[in-house]
Amino acid sequence: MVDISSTTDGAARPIPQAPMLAIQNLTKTYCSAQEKIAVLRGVCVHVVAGESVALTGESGSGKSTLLHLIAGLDEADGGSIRIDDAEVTALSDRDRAAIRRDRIGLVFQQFNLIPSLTIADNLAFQSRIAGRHDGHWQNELVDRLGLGTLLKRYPEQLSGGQQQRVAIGRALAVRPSLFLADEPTGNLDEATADDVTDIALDLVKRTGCAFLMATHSTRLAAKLDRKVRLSAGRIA
Ligand SMILES: Nc1ncnc2c1ncn2[C@@H]1O[C@H](COP(=O)(O)OP(=O)(O)OP(=O)(O)O)[C@@H](O)[C@H]1O
Repeated sequence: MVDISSTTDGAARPIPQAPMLAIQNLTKTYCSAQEKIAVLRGVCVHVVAGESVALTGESGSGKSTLLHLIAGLDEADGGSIRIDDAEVTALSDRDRAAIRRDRIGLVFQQFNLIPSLTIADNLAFQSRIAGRHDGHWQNELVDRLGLGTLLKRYPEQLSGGQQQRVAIGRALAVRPSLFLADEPTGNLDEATADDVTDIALDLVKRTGCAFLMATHSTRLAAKLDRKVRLSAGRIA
């Protein structure tokens, strides 16, 4: 995505935008006693603020591995991951956790809601811990995600699609710079998956965050601004 400004002769001139997420030459090998699996062999990806990018690739190509590294849930062997002005690969575990809490919204295929908390408290969970809770913004999310009548319920009392909308609300309540989703609609039927993805994309545009979503679905990938494909450890 680029900004357009006009030049002195009046012609539109694109100004390159600094990426919100910049990944350079990222490598990751899993080692066990039996084998070494070189999953990422020099991955480069850039995503700018407000842009939505679908991360595709065959099963086992390393999509989840890449998202885990970006989120700081695991450490890369080499290369660099920059989120806005933070060089994630150079940070301690503690500082990576702080970036994850304050700047990253995360959604997985399993909704990972907290069973003992109401939907209202699940929605506010990350934003409260991050000290970034904003009641007006949470109310907007509740409206847009259609969760108004469900706030006093517990996760087990919700359908899969409803739970995933809560997970998206929780991730966006913190107003993240970066929204990462790993097959977020993999457990949902087609119509619900379309609906949840459309709402997520609308909210991404409104927050201006960078959005990277791993998916096997070409139909869902086509809704995003751009596709990148992992193959043989690199972006093909
Ligand atoms: N903790 C781990 N230890 C060892 N190998 C792992 C580990 N996690 C993943 N792998 C291996 O790394 C490779 C990439 O796995 P990953 O889950 O990242 O792929 P994926 O593209 O997300 O797959 P899918 O589309 O099936 O979810 C696979 O060969 C997997 O077996």
